[in-house]
Amino acid sequence: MERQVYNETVQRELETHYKAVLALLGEDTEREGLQKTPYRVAKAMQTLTRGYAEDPKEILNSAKFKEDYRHMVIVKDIDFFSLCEHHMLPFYGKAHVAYIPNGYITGLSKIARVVDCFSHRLQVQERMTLQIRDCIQEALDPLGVMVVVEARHMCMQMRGVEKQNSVTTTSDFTGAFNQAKTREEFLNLIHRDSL
Ligand SMILES: Nc1nc2c(ncn2[C@@H]2O[C@H](COP(=O)(O)OP(=O)(O)OP(=O)(O)O)[C@@H](O)[C@H]2O)c(=O)[nH]1
Ligand SMILES: [Zn+2]
Repeated sequence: MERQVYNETVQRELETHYKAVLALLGEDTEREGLQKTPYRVAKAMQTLTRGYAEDPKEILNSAKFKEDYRHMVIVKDIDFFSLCEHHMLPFYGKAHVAYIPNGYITGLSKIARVVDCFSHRLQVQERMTLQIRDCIQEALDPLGVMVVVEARHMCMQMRGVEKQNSVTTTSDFTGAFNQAKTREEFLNLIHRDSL
């Protein structure tokens, strides 16, 4: 089901551009340490944006099972790395996802794969949160879904405002999570030590 995301033509074009970028930054692009750098950066960027070539709903549908469990399912502490679309610098952290099935469940790993898919695109944290929510809602039609994302943004740490300790939290929900009690149950469980 994994798609081929690596594209030779794109790779060659990216290499040309990254070589020009290095030269513009005042580097000697022929020095030994940099000779393969345009190739490496191009490959890394293709990996970090591989989410464009993936279909997140298909990920959930590929392991969708009929099941009568109708209580909260939580997958918490899903590590992710993404790139902010403003500076193309990393933001990274954890996503926590809960849903209440309505006849169908999905493979637990698929929830993490959906987070991977959306994080491997140029993003803002708010949109990523919303896209994960919508994808699960549309693919599984659950009684409700809630997503919380906690992240550190390198564009706020390495440059700009240079705040090393600020963490951004975003959250979004549908259906049953409109009830404060249901949201509380989820938030209590994700912030509790486990295992
Ligand atoms: N809402 C939101 N903002 C983000 C995210 N990632 C980066 N940003 C912000 O995007 C904004 C871009 O603002 P601009 O003023 O256009 O860019 P800038 O001059 O580089 O801004 P500074 O970072 O303040 O130096 C900055 O405030 C960043 O902190 C994100 O995921 N969500
Ligand atoms: Zn940024």
